[in-house]
Amino acid sequence: MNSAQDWLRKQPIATKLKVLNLATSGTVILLASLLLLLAQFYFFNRSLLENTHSQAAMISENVSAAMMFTDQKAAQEILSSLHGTANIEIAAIYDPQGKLFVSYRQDIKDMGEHILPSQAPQTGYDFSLQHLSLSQPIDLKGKPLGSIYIQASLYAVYIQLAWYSAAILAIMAISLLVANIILLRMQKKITDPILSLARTSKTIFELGDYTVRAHSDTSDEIGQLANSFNLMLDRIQKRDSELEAEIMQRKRIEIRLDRLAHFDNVTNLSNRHFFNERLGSLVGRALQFKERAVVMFIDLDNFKIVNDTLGHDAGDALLRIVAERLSKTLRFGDVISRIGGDEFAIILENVEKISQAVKVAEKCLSSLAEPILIDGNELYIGASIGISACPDDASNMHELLKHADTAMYYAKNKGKNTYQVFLPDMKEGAQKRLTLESSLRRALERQEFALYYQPQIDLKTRRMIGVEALIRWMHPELGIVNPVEFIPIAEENGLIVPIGEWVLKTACLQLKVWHDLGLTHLSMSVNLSGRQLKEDNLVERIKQIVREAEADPSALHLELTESMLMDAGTMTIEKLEQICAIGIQLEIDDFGTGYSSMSYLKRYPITTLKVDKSFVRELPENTDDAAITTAIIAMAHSLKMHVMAEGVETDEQAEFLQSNGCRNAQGYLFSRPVPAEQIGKLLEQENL
Ligand SMILES: Nc1nc2c(ncn2[C@@H]2O[C@H](COP(=O)(O)O[C@H]3[C@@H](O)[C@H](n4cnc5c(=O)[nH]c(N)nc54)O[C@@H]3COP(=O)(O)O)[C@@H](O)[C@H]2O)c(=O)[nH]1
Repeated sequence: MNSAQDWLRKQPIATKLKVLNLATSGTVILLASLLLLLAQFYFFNRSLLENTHSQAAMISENVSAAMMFTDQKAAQEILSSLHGTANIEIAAIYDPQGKLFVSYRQDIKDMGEHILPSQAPQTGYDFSLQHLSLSQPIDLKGKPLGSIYIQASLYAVYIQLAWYSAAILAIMAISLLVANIILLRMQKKITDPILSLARTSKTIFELGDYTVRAHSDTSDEIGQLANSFNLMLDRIQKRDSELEAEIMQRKRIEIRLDRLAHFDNVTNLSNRHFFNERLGSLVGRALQFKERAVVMFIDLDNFKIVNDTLGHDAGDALLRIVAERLSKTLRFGDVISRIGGDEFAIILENVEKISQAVKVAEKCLSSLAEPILIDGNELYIGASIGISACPDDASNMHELLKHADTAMYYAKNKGKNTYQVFLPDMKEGAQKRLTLESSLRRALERQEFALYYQPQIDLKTRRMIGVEALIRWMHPELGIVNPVEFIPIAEENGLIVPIGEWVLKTACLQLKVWHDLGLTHLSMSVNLSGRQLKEDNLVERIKQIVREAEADPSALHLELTESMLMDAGTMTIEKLEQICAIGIQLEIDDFGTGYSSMSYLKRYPITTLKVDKSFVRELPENTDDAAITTAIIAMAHSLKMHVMAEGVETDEQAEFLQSNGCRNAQGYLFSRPVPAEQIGKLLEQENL
């Protein structure tokens, strides 16, 4: 039973329906046939009973006279008339005492079963499987004369029933056939759409093609199922395409993010992130295979000035050209990245000798030496390059980067537009910078700063007209620390603001002292840093310091650099105008090294241009410097400004400057920066 159920469970719906049809129609027809047969059997028996009754009644009537007269012979003859009746097997007549009077037996060979009762049986009838036994009384006008017993065979009934069964079987078979043909047709109408649905879903599953649709021309539940299936497919297809679009979008975003994470938008070079990743693996490789990897840090000189004067678009264009030029100097496989605003870095792999890296650095510098044309402006951009190698200088990536940075810092200090290979004792320098940074924070409160003053001379009279205040750090362990070493650090960490205030205050107090001594012709130049200029309360602080020191503001000169003016926004211009309103004069320091333009010089209330010492150093031999210097002097005059030459060390320089219209100068020729007391001695010597 279970195995039949298992078998059925595994069959397709069509087979299940066929089995169901057959079982249902077969069972119904069989049941109906059985009921019919039973009914028929019953009717046949009834009919036999009635016939036997009639015959018994007829014999009873005929035999009553013979019984009355105990005429056995006549009774026998009457009973023998049953001879023509095939189904009567035995008949007997009993006298009123129940004794057998006469009997009749059909001539049947096997008489074993036809036993005649010796005593009259009780009246009534009884059906056995083979016979009908019937006994009923014989009387005449109410007087009992005996009884009659008849035993009829059921054989004829069975024969009839057999025929009847055969007929029913035939009808049943035909009905079953017809019913199944009809059911099969109807079933096909039901199963075909289901099969089609199953086939469609299989195709979709196998091909992954959600454009396939189920077809159904019915509007019944299967038709509705097919419609729902198609609607579901529509939705899946829509969601699929949305998902596909979303995945594509995500992929695009991922690629963009990856690009953003690894590439620089402006130059299209890789960025710091990529550089660090690459350097990490190349250093690992260099250490493993005992090869040399070189890192070069390139910092552009004067980039900020270009950005500030010509705008960010010009700055970006400049960076692109620089990136292009630097890339062209490299071999295939070398890595170049933009790692910061104006910082580039290069990795050279498998370098045999450091001299090869030096050559690359020289090529980089000469590629940048060519003027760059942006928006009609011819720009000259230099670079400072620091070179460090692994495993020579460093045993890991971080050390290598630190050393390349230190070397670059040295290159910058050497005078820009040059390269520097890292040297082991530079480690000490870098360490010193760290030490300086931490002790700088305590230097003010420990009163470790001092001001030195460098005389400024009238070239014609050779008399002192003023001084420039220059800070010195009297470090308890390192000795006198030059401002070149600590001012940039102070600018970076913001300490320049309190330090600058201290300088201004000390210089103003000293100015007041000298003026009180009658040296009222002396002016005092004080350097102002870019960071100080950005302070909101700068003007208030200057006013307060000058007021508290009771210094003459008209004798106070503040030195600014060209780049500070380039940075200046409206707020700065206002501040400078307010400073001028106090009576303080403004000077431009290191003039000629930045990107000066006549327009901004006219815009600010500048009184003096200080020619940078780099143009003075090779005067008068260097014709370029001579031309630049004379041009600056002429320009200052045309703008009604004073000119002060810096770094004058020789009489020839002083003469050249004087003969070309420069009235004032400062430099070692006249005096180095000295403590205040010595200025007094110098003034005394002047009067001798
Ligand atoms: N914001 C501030 N900056 C300051 C302050 N004090 C100094 N500085 C700046 O530090 C830089 C270095 O200054 P210093 O080492 O004092 O050098 C000055 C002179 O010693 C040097 N100089 C003067 N004459 C000559 C010379 O004939 N030859 C030669 N090789 N060097 C000479 O020049 C420096 C002065 O330069 P400048 O300021 O441009 O006039 C320097 O940039 C200072 O500005 C400070 O208090 N605040």
